[in-house]
Amino acid sequence: MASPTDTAEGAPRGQERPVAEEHRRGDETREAVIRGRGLTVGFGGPPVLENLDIDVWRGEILGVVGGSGTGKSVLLRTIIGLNRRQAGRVEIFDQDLDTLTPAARRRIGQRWGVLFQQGALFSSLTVLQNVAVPIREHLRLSDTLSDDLARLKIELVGLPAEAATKYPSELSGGMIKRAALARALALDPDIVFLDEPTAGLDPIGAANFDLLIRQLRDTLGLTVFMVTHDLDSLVTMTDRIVVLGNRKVLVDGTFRELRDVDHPWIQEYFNGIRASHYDLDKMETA
Ligand SMILES: Nc1ncnc2c1ncn2[C@@H]1O[C@H](COP(=O)(O)OP(=O)(O)OP(=O)(O)O)[C@@H](O)[C@H]1O
Repeated sequence: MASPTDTAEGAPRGQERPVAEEHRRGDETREAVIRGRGLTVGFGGPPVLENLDIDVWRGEILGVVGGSGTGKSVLLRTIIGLNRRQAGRVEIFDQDLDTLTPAARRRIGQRWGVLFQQGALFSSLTVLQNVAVPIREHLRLSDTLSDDLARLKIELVGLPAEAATKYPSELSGGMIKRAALARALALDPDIVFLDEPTAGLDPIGAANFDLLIRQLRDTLGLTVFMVTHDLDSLVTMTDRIVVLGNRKVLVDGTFRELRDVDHPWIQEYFNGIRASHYDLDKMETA
């Protein structure tokens, strides 16, 4: 686990250690599928992210947390190239995104899928048509085969077959998330980015969605980058959590490790009223 780089007052504390090096020391076998270095992103005012380093390891479920407005979604969007960087580089599968030809960039873009916060489905298309969009865009398949593949993805995320002909407005919140996930998985990606996947779901729907993500990670070997505020998801799903604050990664570690980090926001988040009832010892032996 890295130590927090900032004190409560915001002053630097101790040495800043790149997360990657920490993990290399801990586990030589880990492979970074995403490597962000020196990322600085802003929108005209003070930067939202500044000189931020991050690694995401193959096959892990990484939770990204931080106070509101700390730049979690900005970081996600920056990694996938939707936000411009003022500085820094992003490597995915060891390829620097800035150096790729448009064709290579397009190819690598097929290796990740994204579930945006509100699902971002096309309202004028059915679920089947939505899921088929990336398939038709990237794969040279007949319409029938594209639809068959889309149906498989719809089944994979646990939606009933009849959901395929429904429009987003006819779906519940949980179904919209699943449909959006089916679309994110359409091209068999290696990485999925999830932006608050359980927001707006009831506790049972959220728990089921968490379970689905874990099952998909276990069966498909996905790497999952998940921005979330959901403590249940963090406790039950993540292998590692990255905490954003002061425009960078303050610290990373497991839920248990983060409980011991001496930083006011982290203490309040991981040991506060809502988090204190998680008995990790009991959960691990259950
Ligand atoms: N396209 C944009 N133009 C201008 N400002 C932006 C843009 N995108 C994000 N921001 C600003 O960047 C900051 C970080 O936004 P971001 O959505 O990443 O926060 P977050 O950590 O995901 O917050 P929350 O937990 O509330 O969703 C905010 O102040 C936001 O207003």
